[in-house]
Amino acid sequence: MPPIAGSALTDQRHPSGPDAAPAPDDHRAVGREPTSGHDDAGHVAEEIAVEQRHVDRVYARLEIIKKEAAASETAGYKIARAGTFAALVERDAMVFHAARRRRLLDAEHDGLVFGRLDLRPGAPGPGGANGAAGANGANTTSGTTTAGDTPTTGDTPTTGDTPRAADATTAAEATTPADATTAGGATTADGAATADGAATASGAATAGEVRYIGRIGLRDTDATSLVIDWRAPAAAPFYRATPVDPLGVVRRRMIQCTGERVTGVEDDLLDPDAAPAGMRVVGDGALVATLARATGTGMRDIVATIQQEQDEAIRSPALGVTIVRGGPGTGKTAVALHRVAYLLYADRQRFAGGGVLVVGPSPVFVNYIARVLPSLGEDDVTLRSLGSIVVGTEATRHDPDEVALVKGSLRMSRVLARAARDITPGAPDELRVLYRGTLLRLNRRELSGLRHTVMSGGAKRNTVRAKAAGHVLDALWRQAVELLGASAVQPRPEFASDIAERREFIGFMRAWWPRLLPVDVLGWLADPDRTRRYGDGLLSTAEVRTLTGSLARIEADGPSVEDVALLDELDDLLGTPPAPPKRRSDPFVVNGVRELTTHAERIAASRATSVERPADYREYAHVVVDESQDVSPMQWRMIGRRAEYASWTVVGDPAQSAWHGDPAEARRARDAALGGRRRTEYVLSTNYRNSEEIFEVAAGVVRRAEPDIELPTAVRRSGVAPRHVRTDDLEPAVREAAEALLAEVDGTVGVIATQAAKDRVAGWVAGLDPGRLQTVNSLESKGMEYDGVLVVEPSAIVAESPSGVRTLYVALSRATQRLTTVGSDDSWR
Ligand SMILES: Nc1ncnc2c1ncn2[C@@H]1O[C@H](COP(=O)(O)OP(=O)(O)OP(=O)(O)O)[C@@H](O)[C@H]1O
Repeated sequence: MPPIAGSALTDQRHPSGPDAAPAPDDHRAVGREPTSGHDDAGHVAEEIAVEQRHVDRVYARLEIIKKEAAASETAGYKIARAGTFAALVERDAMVFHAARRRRLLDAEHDGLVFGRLDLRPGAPGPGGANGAAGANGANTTSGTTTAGDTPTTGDTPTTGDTPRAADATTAAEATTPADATTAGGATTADGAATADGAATASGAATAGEVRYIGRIGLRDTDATSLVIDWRAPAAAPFYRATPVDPLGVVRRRMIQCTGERVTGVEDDLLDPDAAPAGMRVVGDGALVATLARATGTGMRDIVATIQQEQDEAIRSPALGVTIVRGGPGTGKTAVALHRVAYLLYADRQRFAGGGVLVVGPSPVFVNYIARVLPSLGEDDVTLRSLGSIVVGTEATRHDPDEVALVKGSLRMSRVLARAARDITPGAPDELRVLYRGTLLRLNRRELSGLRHTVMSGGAKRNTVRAKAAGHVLDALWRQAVELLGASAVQPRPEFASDIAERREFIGFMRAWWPRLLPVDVLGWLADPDRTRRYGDGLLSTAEVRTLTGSLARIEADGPSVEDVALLDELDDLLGTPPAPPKRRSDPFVVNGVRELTTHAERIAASRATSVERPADYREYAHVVVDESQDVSPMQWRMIGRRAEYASWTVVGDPAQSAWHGDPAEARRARDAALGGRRRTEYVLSTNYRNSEEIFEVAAGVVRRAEPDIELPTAVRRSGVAPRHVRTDDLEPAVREAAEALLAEVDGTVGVIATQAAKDRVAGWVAGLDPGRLQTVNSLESKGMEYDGVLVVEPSAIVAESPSGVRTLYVALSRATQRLTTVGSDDSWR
């Protein structure tokens, strides 16, 4: 049997050659035996030519659809010339939708087609069966397929491409299912006769349906499917089929494109017995080629190479909680983001309407992943780091470990509840008002009684300010009546409006019952007396000291990431005063719809999220939590407040956890946030990021701390061993190592230091290719990926926190190609 053309994946993972057993988790590495044809570049070129014809046809159709969208916009402007008000509204809607559609088509231009499935004749396959979803008739007139618009089996083009480039009857030419069937039949006969006499024993099999898979669905003018959206059920076999369970797929082909040009194909033969004569199987190692590409500053989408176990998690049911676990580099983040794109496709109304919130550990990480969803055509998603969930805060600073532990503990919710009901510092303990020559006076005891009455029944302080003022006025009126007699006192309403306008009353209310901001109340906890009182029975003396010490600096330093969850808790406890009725500021907005807009506004609107939400929106339809192992109990409460009606995707790896508080408490907080929703768990087991050599170093570190830990398997060997430099003179060694890494890799270099040393280390490498080199601290490195990684003083990372070993494990597992460590000792090894 001839070897397979350019089967890089097989070659790299299994140095003994393609006959060696494939890794158990790589369904693409198996079933590569060609049924016919020679393994030479000529055959690959022929297959590329076959696919190029279909790709050309797809782009030609795309151009037409784009023109239609542009025409739609022009038509909109013509409507406007009719001059009526209704026509203007119609114009706005048409232009808006046309601009949105054009933007989507532009976003999905590159690599639009990336896969092809050759099915057994008559094989319904799960896609075919599910393809009945196409019966919902959601095909748009524009020719793009929309959510749920899955082409039925009969809609997909059928091909019979043969090894001969000259064969004119390929998928590209088959314009109707009837044509295609003919093509298929002709090819089989052709193939048997012409395929270099290399037909297999199963060569008698006939060709079946062909499906092309791409970033969006496209139909031809006659409604035949040119490309199926990767999220449609009919595309699922592309990710799910295996030789053991081929799901009706005979051959799966990955098509690599640069722009509109097909540059490579890679096949898996999944069902050799069903392969028609002449079917050729070639390979370029698309997965490994993808993994070996230089890393840019942003994460890439993996839509063309999603693996089976990942696909199962991506397409997990929309409701309930999907939990995705797995070691470093197993694609948890990639899976979570593709799942969001899938959910938006599967039920756009629900998820785009309600909104999707993605929470990541840091702004550095959020920047890194920000591009993935737009690259999948989805940008209606809110991305937030843990420090920026609360509107108006952008915290990036982390508290030292012992502080973070106290602030993250669930006990803080009770401490803060006490604070939120306490007297404002400096609040007056007496009110004096002169009324018709008589001094009215409320003393401390009376005021305290009023406060308790107003706050009874769990009232939120900021929401009952008016009620508090009313109670004070009532008490003053009763006193006036008592002292002066009813006849000498105005009726209650007049009395109240008279007193309420007095400067002394206004001043008193401002001081006694001010509108409190969460940050004000958090600041109160810098006072040891108060914090001792609030923490009575909840916090130890040492914890009170830790907390007050940290909060004493909040004004100077700004809130830390850990403070943000406390601020959100306080916001909830204090409540928001009822907003005054909104004045309509824009005369063109009627019932929330702006009816007359400028061209620039319409285009801008087409770029903005489709649904306007208030700044502090809390009713997301889906919430994704990445790096969930690091979410503290108080942070779970903060996220949970935004997910009362949401389904969830929770992604994490306990072995990478930096949170080392009470595990039972963390579980309780998480369970409370997730509620009783049904949970489905997926475990990912292949590390796609690190070379085996790099992961060995990281795994060694964590295994020493946790010998029984289950670790993923790295997917490729690079032949380059990590470098460990031991020196007492760190600065020059770090700079030199960073320079070396920049020279060795084409993509990014991450320099990872302790939290304490990050700024200093950043100074050491200042000026070195800032476009490619980034210095981060060990916590910021969570979720990140670089081609080259330089870990500075690994022992110090271990020593910096009780979970230091795990943090070092994270740092050491960030590199795709090169890892260097520089340290003054190597006790960490
Ligand atoms: N199926 C795949 N095809 C191609 N690349 C993949 C695939 N799955 C994952 N990757 C790549 O592997 C790398 C790691 O993925 P990702 O960051 O999602 O992993 P992770 O499990 O979240 O890692 P960590 O827990 O270490 O942060 C990324 O570069 C991603 O693009």
